[in-house]
Amino acid sequence: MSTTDSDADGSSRELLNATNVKKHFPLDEGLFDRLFGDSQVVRAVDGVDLTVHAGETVGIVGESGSGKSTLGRTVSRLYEPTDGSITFDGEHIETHSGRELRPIRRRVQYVFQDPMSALNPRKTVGESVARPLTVHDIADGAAKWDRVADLFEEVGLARSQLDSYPHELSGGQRQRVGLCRALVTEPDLVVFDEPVSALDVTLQAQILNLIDRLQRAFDLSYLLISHDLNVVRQVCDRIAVMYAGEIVERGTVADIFGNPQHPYTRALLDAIPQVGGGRRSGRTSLGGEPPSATTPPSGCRFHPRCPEFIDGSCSGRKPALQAVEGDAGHEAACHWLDRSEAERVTHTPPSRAEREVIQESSGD
Ligand SMILES: Nc1ncnc2c1ncn2[C@@H]1O[C@H](COP(=O)(O)OP(=O)(O)OP(=O)(O)O)[C@@H](O)[C@H]1O
Repeated sequence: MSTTDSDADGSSRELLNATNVKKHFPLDEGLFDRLFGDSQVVRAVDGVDLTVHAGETVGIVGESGSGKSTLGRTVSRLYEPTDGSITFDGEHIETHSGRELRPIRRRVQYVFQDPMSALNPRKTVGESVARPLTVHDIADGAAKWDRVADLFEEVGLARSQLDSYPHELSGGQRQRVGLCRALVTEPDLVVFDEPVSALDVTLQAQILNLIDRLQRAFDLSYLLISHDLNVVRQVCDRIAVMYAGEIVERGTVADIFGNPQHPYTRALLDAIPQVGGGRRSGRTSLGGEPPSATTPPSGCRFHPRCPEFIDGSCSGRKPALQAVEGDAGHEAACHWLDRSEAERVTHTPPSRAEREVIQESSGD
């Protein structure tokens, strides 16, 4: 969680800024569509604004297919954006390519869910971790190996494991190697894509604690992608909730968990599994399927599944992200926020106090 790195005016330095970022993939279409121009795209990310300040951890949550990984890969420039602006440490990088991207590759690292995908099975893990030092002309010879060995110790691996091959290590050890590989270039920003979802609960806690400690030790900023709200709650400062390629709510951990405004956020929270079985409240179940990323619903993309659907408004007009009264920095995109006090009284989403009562009475 947050360390400090402030501008002269005392505000935290903006490390990554994405504005109206879109990433559309061409659909694998038939010859007829290609010839006659009826082409469609997969709108994986569809107009997202996102900021990561120096030293903070921002979480992206949402169901499978909501566009989290595509957003992470686009803002870290593993993918070329279809549209929008991306700045890293003040420099526009949205159209960078080849040589221009090299320093970005060094300063922004991406940790994949499956560390095996980033490790060469025919090379020792020491060699894989050391490779970026050669690629980026950072260190060579004894200095290179000293640096890699120090990192291994920092993440709780033995020096002797430098000579292991990926298949000889456990899932937790491989994830630690993945962290070494990300940290070896001394990045400023690390993007974690589901960093613990392949691990059992005990190992998850160990790796999340390690990720937290490394942030302070190496002065890092994090973007953490997870479908698991418990994970983002443990390590994030701010959270953005994604649905069908868009951010529908964002705020601090306290905002999202204590005063969720978007019905989708509330449904995700209520679906969190509890220790001993069951869900958080069982009140709002997330029925239906996520929408097509090719032809998303009109208006609010969540409206076909929304338990608080207002006829007409929700299907007719896309709600913009707007400030939640009383919570600085907390924003949600829901038409209920536009309604007058009188209308809210007759049909209001449950308040924080009501939610607590519902949860208590359901025995959580
Ligand atoms: N390379 C690609 N080509 C075409 N469509 C893609 C590609 N990558 C992702 N998509 C589509 O974009 C949408 C968003 O996928 P994405 O993987 O970003 O979601 P996600 O929230 O990270 O889900 P998950 O956790 O399952 O990976 C999905 O409809 C997916 O099928």
